[in-house]
Amino acid sequence: MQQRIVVKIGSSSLTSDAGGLNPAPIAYFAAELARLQQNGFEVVLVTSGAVAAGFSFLGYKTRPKLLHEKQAAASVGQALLMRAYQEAFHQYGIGAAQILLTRDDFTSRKRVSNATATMEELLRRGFIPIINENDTVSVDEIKFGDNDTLSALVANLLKAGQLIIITDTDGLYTDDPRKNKDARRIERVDEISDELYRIAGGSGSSVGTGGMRSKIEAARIAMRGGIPVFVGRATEPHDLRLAAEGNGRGTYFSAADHTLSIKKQWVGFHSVPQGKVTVDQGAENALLSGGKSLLPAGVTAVEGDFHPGDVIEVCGEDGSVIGRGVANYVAWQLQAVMGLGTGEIQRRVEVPRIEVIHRDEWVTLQAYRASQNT
Ligand SMILES: Nc1ncnc2c1ncn2[C@@H]1O[C@H](COP(=O)(O)OP(=O)(O)O)[C@@H](O)[C@H]1O
Ligand SMILES: N[C@@H](CCC(=O)OP(=O)(O)O)C(=O)O
Repeated sequence: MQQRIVVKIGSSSLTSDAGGLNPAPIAYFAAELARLQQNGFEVVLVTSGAVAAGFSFLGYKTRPKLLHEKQAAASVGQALLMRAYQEAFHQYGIGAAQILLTRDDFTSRKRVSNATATMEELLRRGFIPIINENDTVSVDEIKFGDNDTLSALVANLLKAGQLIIITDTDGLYTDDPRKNKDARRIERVDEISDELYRIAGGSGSSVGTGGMRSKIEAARIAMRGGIPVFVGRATEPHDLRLAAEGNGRGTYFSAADHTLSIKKQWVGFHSVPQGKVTVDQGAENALLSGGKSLLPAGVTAVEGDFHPGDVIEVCGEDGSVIGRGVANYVAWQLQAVMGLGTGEIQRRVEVPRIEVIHRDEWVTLQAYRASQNT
């Protein structure tokens, strides 16, 4: 089977602080990606750069800050970006296709499966899907903002063999190398710790947005999906191939041993909770250490207007979130039977499944969010 690879290229690698696309890096990445395809890889590209490519065209002196300004810049820049990629890939006889996604698309299983089917078909036909966030319709609260997280979600969806995040620095350092000359490169990360989030700073350029922090978050999502990640730099011929082969200039993140199923990835990373339940200490222990399902007997409070199939958050007695899962009850129905034993519930209502959340559809907070501060 062909190895599938998702490559994410940040704005900082394609544009300058003054805005506008640099033709040289586009030509370079097209050559590198074409080479990967010739070497038998199926290539998916996640690219930033629409805002950076478009803002100077619209007359802004620097990257705009307001949402509607960024959206206007992206709508100009996205067309320029795609034209540049299509022309560059054309040199290698490779077709390029545009896919624009929003955070919201990932909350709908139907939209996710349509996007996946589209990308699979493009790959079958030897095209390179080129993905960016649909900036025009995304609002701040539901934006990916940077494309790092988007690339990890795409890699998980397409069951990629590897995620390569190309940026302007050759990997993760012990501190922002632009600010601290003594910072050392971290060659390999096997587990994402809170410490790692602390050493990762924001963007160093005026065109990038996420910085290393969002790359670590992306690595964490991909690693939980069983996908190894490379974060680093590619500027010389063969750099991308070397990165894919394990000899790149950057940091390698290993895939986790205990990966989340596709269903649990959806619950943990893509879904938007529609309600919340509070549970007693016994139920919390059963969920966190007993590997058990949540039964109505352990529920002490119900909030929100959810239905079977919706994702809900679960809080402990102190009100802090401990995880989330797929509800089997309508909110009002659960309200009526919470605290009751199984026999009593079966006498009162008809539910297809007695568990409020089945353990196969439950994800702990720890599994989907490494740090409460992220
Ligand atoms: N610990 C760190 N190690 C490496 N880079 C860091 C670190 N902390 C912050 N950075 C900054 O992250 C920047 C890369 O992120 P970003 O500007 O968002 O790029 P991109 O546009 O490629 O996504 C680097 O230029 C660097 O200044
Ligand atoms: N969707 C936006 C991405 C914004 C951005 O700067 O992202 P990144 O360079 O990945 O930190 C764009 O194309 O401009």
